[in-house]
Amino acid sequence: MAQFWKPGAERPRLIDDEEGGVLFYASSSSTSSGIGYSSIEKQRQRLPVFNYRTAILYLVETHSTTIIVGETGSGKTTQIPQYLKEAGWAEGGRVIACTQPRRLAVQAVASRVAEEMGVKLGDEVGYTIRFEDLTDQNVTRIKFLTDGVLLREMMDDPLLTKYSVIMVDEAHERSLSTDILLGLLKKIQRRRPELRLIISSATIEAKLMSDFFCISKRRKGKGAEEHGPRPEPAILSVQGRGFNVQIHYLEEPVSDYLQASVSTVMLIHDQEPMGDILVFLTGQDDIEAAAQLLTEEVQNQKKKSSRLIVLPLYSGLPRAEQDLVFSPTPRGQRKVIISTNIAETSLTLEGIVYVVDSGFSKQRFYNPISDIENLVVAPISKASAKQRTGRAGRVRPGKCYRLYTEEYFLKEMPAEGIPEMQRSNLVSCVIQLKSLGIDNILGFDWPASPAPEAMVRALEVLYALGILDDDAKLTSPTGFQIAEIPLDPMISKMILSANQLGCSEEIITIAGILSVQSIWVSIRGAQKELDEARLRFAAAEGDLVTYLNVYKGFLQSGKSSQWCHKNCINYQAMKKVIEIREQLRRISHRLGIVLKSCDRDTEVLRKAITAGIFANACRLETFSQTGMYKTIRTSQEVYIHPSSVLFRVNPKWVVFHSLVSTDRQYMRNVTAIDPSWLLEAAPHFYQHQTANYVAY
Ligand SMILES: Nc1ncnc2c1ncn2[C@@H]1O[C@H](COP(=O)(O)OP(=O)(O)OP(=O)(O)O)[C@@H](O)[C@H]1O
Repeated sequence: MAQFWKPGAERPRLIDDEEGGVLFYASSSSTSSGIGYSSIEKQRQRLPVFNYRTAILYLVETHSTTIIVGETGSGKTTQIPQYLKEAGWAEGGRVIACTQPRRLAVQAVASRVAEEMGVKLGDEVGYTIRFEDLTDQNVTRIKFLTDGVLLREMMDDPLLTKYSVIMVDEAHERSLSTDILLGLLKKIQRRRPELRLIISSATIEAKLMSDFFCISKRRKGKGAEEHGPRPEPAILSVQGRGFNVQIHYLEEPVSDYLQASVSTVMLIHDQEPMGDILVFLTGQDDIEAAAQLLTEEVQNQKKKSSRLIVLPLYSGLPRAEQDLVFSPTPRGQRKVIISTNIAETSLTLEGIVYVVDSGFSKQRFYNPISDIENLVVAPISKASAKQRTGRAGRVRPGKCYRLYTEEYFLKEMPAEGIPEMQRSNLVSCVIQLKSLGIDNILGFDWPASPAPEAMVRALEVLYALGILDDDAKLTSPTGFQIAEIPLDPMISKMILSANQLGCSEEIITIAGILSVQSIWVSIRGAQKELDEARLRFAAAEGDLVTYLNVYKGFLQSGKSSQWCHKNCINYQAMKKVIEIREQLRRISHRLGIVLKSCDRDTEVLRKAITAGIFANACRLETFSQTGMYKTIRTSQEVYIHPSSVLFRVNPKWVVFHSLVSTDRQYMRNVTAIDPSWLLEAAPHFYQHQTANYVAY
């Protein structure tokens, strides 16, 4: 039965005499629960999926594909790979794979399964995520990995021959990589009928998946039909749930979900028994603002409540900081984890009793006509809401506070999100398929077809980048090298051009910084300090060159957190940049790129930048007094973002790295360029468009 409450409701008087205040947690500790083996065994047997063990093994034995739908927390991810191993699917050197859309989930479930099996992580149970491989090819029998990593493995082993069973978990997310993977696995199954697939989720449309994987008997061939597994997928619904989660809805909609989230956390903290809180917001900015507001709220209280430990969680956060969310909560304290949807699926965070769901997430939307991709804050789907709720009730009963009305949930919220394939720029997807030798991309069997315009745009850009040739095949060596670098192909192209221009040291730093969300700290009410800090590092050439000044300052300070604090720089982000830069250095070395510095020759640097992001070139409309630019390719109106060091400077020609859309389309990470560099970088692309402009 749903409950209703008002987040702004008056709070009761606080009678807690413990020392109050918001504490930002700083120490890392073990993620182990310290539970003994027999106790874990009992826990395993209590999970709903345990009653289906025999049925699951029978279906996997007899069907090429099994679709398993079961409540969140019922045991799909952690138990099924173990059942398969126990039944012999990992014998003879074979491996059982389980994919996840997110890195954090891969690490967390792998470590839980290793603990349940009583083995060391990296031995019998291991994981692989981008840039990190904790497996031993002679010993690992259950391997957790992101779907993106499994796609990359296909480059070396197109039929994924070492795997006996591949479980695509959380398939409802329909990420770009999941959809590509599903299409390719279907192809592989025709060549390897012995391969078994399991598609699992709490919220998947089983019928849709079943139709997709239904291989006709005629196509499968007669022999296989008699002896092999059945071609039509089996669907299994696992009944039963873990612990009860009471759902609360708002009585009235709220306009400020951030403020409502903070009020709700305070309400829980004041009124509810101990237990940690998990809040879903949309991104780093929101999360940092909420953490700040929570700090102020607690400090403003006349009587102080027990301590609140505030932990942010988003993908740009360094690993050590992310790991803190798994640490046990000290006695008498309460943890509040403020997260993006990185924590939405698969994770079990032991102390979580309360979930606060803002109802929003950041989603990518690409318009192939304007060729503009935006990350926008958009309402989530029912499937997401269910997953968020499912982060509670895993080890004890819980409560979920949805910051929207029940009527909205029932009548307006869409059942599923739009697959990422249908709302993304497809440049990376095309390059991935091409590198796997799939040439007829338009004819590829997708679970959801991408827009043809988006596909054409992607082919056009890849051709202009020199990644595809006239026959739309990967060029050698450029195309093949770029396929090896796990970054946006435009940034990878920047790195290759920098190699030729002699500025790869600087460009891999820039690539690292562009891989994190923002290196600046934006604190409400401290805009002036931030603007002044930016000015201290500002380079007339633009934001990307400015970043090099920041990076240099950070190194000179001895990577000091105080230095970051003084200069409004996000220390966590800078640590992540160092991590990514180191990984890029290793990949460059593998590709035969000898890192070289241009000693800050900014013209050379900007030429390398232009060689990567030339497709995002714009020209200032000089008649306009408002700083309006138009993109060269599609004549879209765009403006320099106020956070850019080129805001109000308005150079005549610029390239940008990304756009954000609010009241207008704003360019972020902007670099001033000379238009003749566009012709040098992509002659076919710009021959016509820039010819007239270059003349003046
Ligand atoms: N790290 C952990 N610590 C304690 N218990 C855990 C942990 N990981 C899993 N569990 C227990 O195992 C149960 C099953 O988790 P599992 O991830 O396998 O479920 P699931 O069905 O895959 O859930 P979801 O659909 O949310 O991914 C949890 O509900 C919880 O009780």
